[in-house]
Amino acid sequence: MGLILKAVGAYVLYVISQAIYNILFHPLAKFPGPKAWSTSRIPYLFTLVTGQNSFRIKALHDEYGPVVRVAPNELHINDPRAWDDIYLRKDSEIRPPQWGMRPPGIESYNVISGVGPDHARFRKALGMAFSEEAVKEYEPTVRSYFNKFTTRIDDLIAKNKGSAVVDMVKWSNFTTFDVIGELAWSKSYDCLDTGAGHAIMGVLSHFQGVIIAAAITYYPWINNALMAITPRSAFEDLKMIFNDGHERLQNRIKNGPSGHPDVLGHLAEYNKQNPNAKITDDEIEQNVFSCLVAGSECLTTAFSGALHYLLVYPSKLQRAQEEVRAAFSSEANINATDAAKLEYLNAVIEESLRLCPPLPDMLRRQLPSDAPTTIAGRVIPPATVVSVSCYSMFRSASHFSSPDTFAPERFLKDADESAKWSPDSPLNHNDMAAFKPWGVGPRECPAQPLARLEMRLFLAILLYRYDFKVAEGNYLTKWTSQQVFETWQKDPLNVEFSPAATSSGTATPVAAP
Ligand code: HEM
Repeated sequence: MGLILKAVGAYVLYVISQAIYNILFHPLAKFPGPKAWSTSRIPYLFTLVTGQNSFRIKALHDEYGPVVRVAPNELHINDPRAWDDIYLRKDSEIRPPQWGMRPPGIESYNVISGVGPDHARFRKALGMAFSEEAVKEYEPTVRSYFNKFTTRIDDLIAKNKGSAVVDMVKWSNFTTFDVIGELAWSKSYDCLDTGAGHAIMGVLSHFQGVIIAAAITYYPWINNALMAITPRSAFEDLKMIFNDGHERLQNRIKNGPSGHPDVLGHLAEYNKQNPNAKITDDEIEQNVFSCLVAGSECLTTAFSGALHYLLVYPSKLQRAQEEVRAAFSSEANINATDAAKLEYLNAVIEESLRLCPPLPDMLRRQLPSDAPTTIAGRVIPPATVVSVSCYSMFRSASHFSSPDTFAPERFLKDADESAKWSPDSPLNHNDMAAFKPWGVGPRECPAQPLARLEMRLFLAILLYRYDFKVAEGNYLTKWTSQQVFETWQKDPLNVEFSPAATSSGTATPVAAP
């Protein structure tokens, strides 16, 4: 008993002395931030595991300014210059060790967990798979799944005599998951056919689990204790998805692509061209998984975010519909190249990415430990963890006027000059150097061409083919009342679709954003 008391006493003493050191003597002591957050990492981790971190970090920037100490060794920076200063440095792909984990039992790295030469090798291969030229060849495959989606909606409309109510979070996820499965290993997950999610989606969408896993990794003794008492069966679901991926890869190798170019074809081509830096089959599996997670979830947020804000602002919805309907003589003529020329549609996409960035806050980086680094004009001590939060940056009143207002007009080249004079106008000031929804540098999203193609095509088809509104008896959740676990935990978005009418009436806003 005496020994236990002594151990507890020694631990309490250690925690107190650590707290005093962190506040008074730590190299980050001079940086502003709440005392509790500077003393220990617990407040930061608490907001992470409760899904509130993005909102708290934004509130801290509003209170303390562009540089905030959010944990004993971590700073968040809300200055557009930080994009290049943090993410274009040499070794800027290095994350803090707690955030580069591989799942239990997996030896191979992928593009998300890998660093150095591994990361460079994976990026080069994925660069081939997601180049503009490669993505152009994926368009017919993507289109066939979007057509499958509209056929499902049309069936529902016919059954319900004129309109169909669809949860667009769920159905966007079915669509993006089927598309990426088909593009990756020539085998979709058949969600649009079955009207149900595939088992793999449940496991992959557990971002809350990832956050908690990373959070406890900061306290190795908790991590080790939990690992020791977790039954092996708890990892069965994870084993199931890796077995499923393994089978898909083997089938694809045996049978070849299913009549269209796919990501695996490009990875095989990469291996042929780079015999001394090949990607092994295990690494291919892991990299395809990283695309499944990143690809389906980010695009589901992008689709749902755009639809959400168009529903909140019917006058913007009407303008987007008019543009798309005037640009194409028939739905069959809609294609990604021409959709890329639609100014307003593209402005809607950019503005939705500003308000609903698919990755609001996961861009942490570890600075080198051998010398200080200058970021946004400030000298930052060695080994500090630094991060830009897309959510804080894109919703900051310093960078965007009326930052919470959905105003695609910010992104138009020929915006109304007279509207710029009012300080409340969304056109008053917009610092586009702050807006980097795809990230910057060696970890910048490798699949932008595919993501842009899918966003343009999907939205153009929906806007052309349907009129839509918030379903009767439903309401829109305030976007920012949703939790964030790496990505948004999206509430159902029940949209009522009906065939496009030839003329649309005048429109007024329906809800707060
Ligand atoms: C609107 C859609 C998307 C957005 C806004 C987006 C955004 C981002 C951002 C900000 C990063 C950088 C993370 C970092 O710096 O740590 C990233 C990385 C990544 N994205 Fe995307 N993404 C989108 C869609 C996709 C799609 C469709 C795929 C795959 C099919 C994809 C695959 C990846 C991968 C594999 C990485 C990791 C790259 C690395 O660590 O080197 N993303 N994405």
